[in-house]
Amino acid sequence: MLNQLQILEQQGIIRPLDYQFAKLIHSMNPDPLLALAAANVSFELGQGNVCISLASDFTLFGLEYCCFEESESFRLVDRDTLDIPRDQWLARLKRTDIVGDGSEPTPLVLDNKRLYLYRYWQYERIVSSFLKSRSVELLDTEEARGILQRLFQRDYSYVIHQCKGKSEATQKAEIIKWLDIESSDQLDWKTILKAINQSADADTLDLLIPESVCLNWQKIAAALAASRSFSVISGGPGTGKTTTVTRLLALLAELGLKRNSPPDIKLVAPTGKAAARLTESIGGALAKINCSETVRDRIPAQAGTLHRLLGVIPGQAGFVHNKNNRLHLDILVVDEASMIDLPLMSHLLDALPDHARLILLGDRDQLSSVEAGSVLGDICAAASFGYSNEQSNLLEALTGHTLQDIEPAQAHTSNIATADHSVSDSLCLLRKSYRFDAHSGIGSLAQAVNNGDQVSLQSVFTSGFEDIERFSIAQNSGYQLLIQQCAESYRHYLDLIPQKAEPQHILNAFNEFQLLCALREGPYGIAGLNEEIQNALQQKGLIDITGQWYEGRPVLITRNDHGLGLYNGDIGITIRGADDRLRVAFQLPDKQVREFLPSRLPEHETVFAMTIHKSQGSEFADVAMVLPDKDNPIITRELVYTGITRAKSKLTLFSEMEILIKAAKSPTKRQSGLYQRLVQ
Ligand SMILES: Nc1ncnc2c1ncn2[C@@H]1O[C@H](COP(=O)(O)OP(=O)(O)OP(=O)(O)O)[C@@H](O)[C@H]1O
Repeated sequence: MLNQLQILEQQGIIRPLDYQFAKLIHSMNPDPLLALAAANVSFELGQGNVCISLASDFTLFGLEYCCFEESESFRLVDRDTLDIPRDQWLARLKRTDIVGDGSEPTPLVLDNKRLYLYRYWQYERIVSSFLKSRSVELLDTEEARGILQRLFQRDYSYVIHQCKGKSEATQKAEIIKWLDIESSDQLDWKTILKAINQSADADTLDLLIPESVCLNWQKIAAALAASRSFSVISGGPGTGKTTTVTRLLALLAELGLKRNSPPDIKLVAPTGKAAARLTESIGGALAKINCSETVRDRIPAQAGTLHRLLGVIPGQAGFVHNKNNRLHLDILVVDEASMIDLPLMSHLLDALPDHARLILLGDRDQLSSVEAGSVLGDICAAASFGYSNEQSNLLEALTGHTLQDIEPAQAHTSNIATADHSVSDSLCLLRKSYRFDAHSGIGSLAQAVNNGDQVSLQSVFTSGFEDIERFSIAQNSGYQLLIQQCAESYRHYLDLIPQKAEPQHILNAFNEFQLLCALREGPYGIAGLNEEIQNALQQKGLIDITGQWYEGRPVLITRNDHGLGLYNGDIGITIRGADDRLRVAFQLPDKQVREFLPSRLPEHETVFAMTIHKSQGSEFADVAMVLPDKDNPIITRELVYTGITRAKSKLTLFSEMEILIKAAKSPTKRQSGLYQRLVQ
């Protein structure tokens, strides 16, 4: 068996790590199935899967057994050796001392027909038992309801704006949509439309449209998070997650101040870039809320990175803060939670003090974390169970909205009959984007991709939306157009360099546009496109490539350097300092610009083109996204959705329609037992 695995390793089908692990297991027990199972679990971990499920037809190194015989990749191996019948795996694995049930450390753990590495089984257990053990927080309902009422006073300016110049029927539809009106028959529409068109004040409109006929999901999310020590607010871009959490923090700070125990609040995100964005949007949201200065002062103006909060120990997997040295905080808000992998989530939960509240924000439809697990997705899948009666009653008491008749979110495919509500009672999904309105192609395209809806995908590009465009890439002309468009889009930041503009302005200008790619290698990947764009810019005289480093070279940091304060995902631009030496300017989360000598930078790469994976946690006004001309298993629904939703105002897609449709119909499912643990 080891020989066969070695061939697979030499062919690049499995990683050296997978082979070495199999070898280690083989040295402990020579049963060939164990080496095979160990290599497969390790291989799957590299693919982001926390475990392998032995319950049904499982794959071997990513290949269905049925395709095994024909597979070209397995040509050189003795397929009979690898082909241990799957119905034998469970029973044979159970009989060995290498596979345990988790009660004591063994290299592999078999739990509910899922095979894990011991460490990952532990991570999953830590996360699930933490989330299930978190419970209801005691609130003075009347007091909290009053504060929520003030904090979530309706802002009609958005609705009034959306109604401008529209027909009465459309105006009515807009008002119903934006105010989440559930019982429209009870309203006097003639008077309402008149008041909206006269931009009547909030008090008048509040009387005409009482809260009892509406469902304000942002208010419900805040009430829910106030009532639980663990909560998740999930939604796509611009659905108001930050707005909601800022008001929630104001509520909690106000309640704490009244009891002379103002909470210690911390805000974090997985990357420096995401932390900087959170800092910016919390700042914007804070300026708009209706609370006292004392309350406002309790809400941090600055977000940090998760790694910095936990305290990285150089060269070690653990953190300064752990279960023996807990964090000092009362409330922790974690943004972009979809980027957090299972091990990191487990470390974070271990380090949280028992009394602390944890609030996760994120978009469940985005790509999962780079490393194993899909923690946010697994948690949010529990939303299909809806709220328990107790939770609905509490939310009704806190918000004045009626929730009893609400349909639970889209049914999950699981057939679990009796659900545990401890997690579903902690979730709130925000669905309406206040950034992309009905006239937004970006929003419509993102939705079509998310729904895997071929008809909408085909019509969205011909519906007259001005903010989206698609070009075919298969022809050379499409490829050349892509290069030329990118070169022109980068012109505006490069033009600032000879003008000796402030580094901050140059960085801001660069951030206006980004080319995103699905792949790393090849002509459609970042490797090929970085080179092509560089050449085009050189030809236009916008850059002067004299060596590896040249003025205007944009670089992306790909490894954290806690000492320098530079993090994976940070973007810097090379500029010439007053002393004529080249330096790379970065904007740090505190908004300061710092310059570094190129030789001091941690791992980095040129970033005229960026992978969609790396763009997570960032947004750009204008995005060009390129998908390869041929099908590739890497192109999934989540990948394309994540790329589309990085664009705020303009998206140009370079892709064949078939590839886009295929991607939209290929959602990723990562193997993990977390969802099952959470709902049973
Ligand atoms: N209920 C609302 N009425 C009107 N405007 C709103 C409402 N909620 C949010 N907005 C506005 O929509 C924009 C996006 O809100 P916010 O930043 O809170 O969303 P988000 O979900 O955190 O976005 P992202 O995922 O991009 O960080 C902001 O300009 C905000 O002021």
